[in-house]
Amino acid sequence: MNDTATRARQSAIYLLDQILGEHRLMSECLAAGALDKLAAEDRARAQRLALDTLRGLERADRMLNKHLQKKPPLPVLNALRLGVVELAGGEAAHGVVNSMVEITARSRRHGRLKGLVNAVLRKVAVDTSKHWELLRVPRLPKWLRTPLAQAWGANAVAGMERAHFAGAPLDLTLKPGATAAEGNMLPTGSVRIDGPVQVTALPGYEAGDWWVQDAAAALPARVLAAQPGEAVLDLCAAPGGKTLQLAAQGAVVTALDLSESRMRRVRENLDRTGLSAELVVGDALEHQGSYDAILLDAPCSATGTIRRHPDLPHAKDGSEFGELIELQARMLAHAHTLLKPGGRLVYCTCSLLPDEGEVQIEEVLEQFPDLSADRAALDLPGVKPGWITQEGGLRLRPDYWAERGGMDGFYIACLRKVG
Ligand SMILES: C[S@@+](CC[C@H](N)C(=O)[O-])C[C@H]1O[C@@H](n2cnc3c(N)ncnc32)[C@H](O)[C@@H]1O
Repeated sequence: MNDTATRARQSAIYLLDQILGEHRLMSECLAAGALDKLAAEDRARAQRLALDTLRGLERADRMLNKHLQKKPPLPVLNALRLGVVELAGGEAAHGVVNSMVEITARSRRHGRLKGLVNAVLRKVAVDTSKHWELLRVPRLPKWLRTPLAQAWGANAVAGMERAHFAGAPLDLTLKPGATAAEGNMLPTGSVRIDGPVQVTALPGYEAGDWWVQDAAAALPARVLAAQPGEAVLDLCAAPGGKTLQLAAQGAVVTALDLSESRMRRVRENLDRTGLSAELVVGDALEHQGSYDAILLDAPCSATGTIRRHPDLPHAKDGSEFGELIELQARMLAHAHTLLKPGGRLVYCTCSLLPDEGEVQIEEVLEQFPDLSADRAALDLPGVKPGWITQEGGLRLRPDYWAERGGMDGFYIACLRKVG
C-alpha cells in the first residue's frame, strides 16, 4: 500500500482499535511505537484522523446505525467511523470510500466485508455534512458525565462537551522579554494560535523563545510567582512546562519526576530554551529537602484535558481514579514536610473532579492547621473572581472562555505555611 493517505488512515484505524478495543491511551500507543514506521507527515495525519474520529464518534455511530443491521467487527467499524468523519469534514467521497474499501480488503480476517464498507459509505456519502450538523454534540460517557453534572450542573457539562468537540487551539508561554510573531495575547498572558500549525516551524521555536502550554496550565506557576534566587521544588515535573516557567522566573529549581523517559523531555525543553534546573529522577514521596516554594502538579485523572485528548473518556472508565486521589493526598502531606516556614505550596491537577481539587484542599487545610489558603496569590491578570472557590482555590473549566476557544480544566490552590 503506497498511497500515503491510505497508510495514514490504516494507522488511524489501528489507533482506534487499540483505544476503543484495548482501552489504551493514545499516548501509550505512541510510546509503544504504533506510528514509528510512518514518515513524520503521515504520523501527524494518522493522529489527527484518530483524534477527529474520537471527537465525532457518537455522531459517526448515529449515522452508521441507520445503515448497519448488526455491528461489524471493531476494525471494520472503525474504518467506517473514520470514513464518516472524513466525509463530514468535506473530504472527497471517492478517495475516502476507495481507501476504506482497500484497507478492509487487505485484512485477512475481515476482507470479505469490503462490499459492506463500500455500500455503507456510499450511502452515508449522500449529504453527509448536512446530516452531521443536525446531530447533537457528542456526550461524555456516563461514568464521567454523571459526577461532572453533580459537581457543575447540566448546563456546564453541555458547555464542556461543546468545548471537547471543538478541540483545542495552540497556546504558547513566552520566555520573559520574548515576543510571538503570530497569535493573540490572552488576558492571562499566554499567546493563542488558532488553526492547524506545525509547532517546530513557528518562528522562535529553535531560539527557545516559547514553549507549548495550555493557558490554564500556565497559571499554577504564575500563582506560585517564584522570586529570583528562591529554592523551588517542582515535585511532578515532566515534561516540564511549569519547570520552564519557574526557571524563567529566576528561581533555583529542583525538578523531580518518577519517569526517566519523561524526564528526558524536561532536559530537551531546558536545552532548547536555555533555562536551567537540577533534574532528579525519583519518587516524590521519598524526596527530602527544604524549599521556599513547592509546585505539586500531581498525577490525576487528566479529565481537564479531553479537548486535546479525546481518547481519554474511551480508554478509561474511572476505576483507577480512587488510587490517584489517595496518591495526591499522600503527596500533599509529604510536600508539607518539605516546605520551609513561611513557604508556599501550589497544588494543581488537570482534573475536572472536585475530589482531585477542592476536596483535597479542604482536607489538607483541616489536617494541617499551619497551612492556610493564600487567596491573594490568585489575584492575577485575566483571572475572573467567579473562578475562585469557597476554600480559596481556582477552578478552571473547558467551558470557560468559550468565545476565545476554551481552556483546559484545572484546579489550582496556593497554601502558605505559618512563618
Ligand atoms: C500532571 S504530570 C506533570 C506535568 C508537568 N508538571 C508539566 O507541567 O509539564 C504528572 C507527573 O507526575 C509524575 N509522577 C507520577 N507519580 C510520581 C511519583 N510518585 N513521584 C514523582 N513523580 C510522579 C508522572 O511521571 C508525570 O510526569
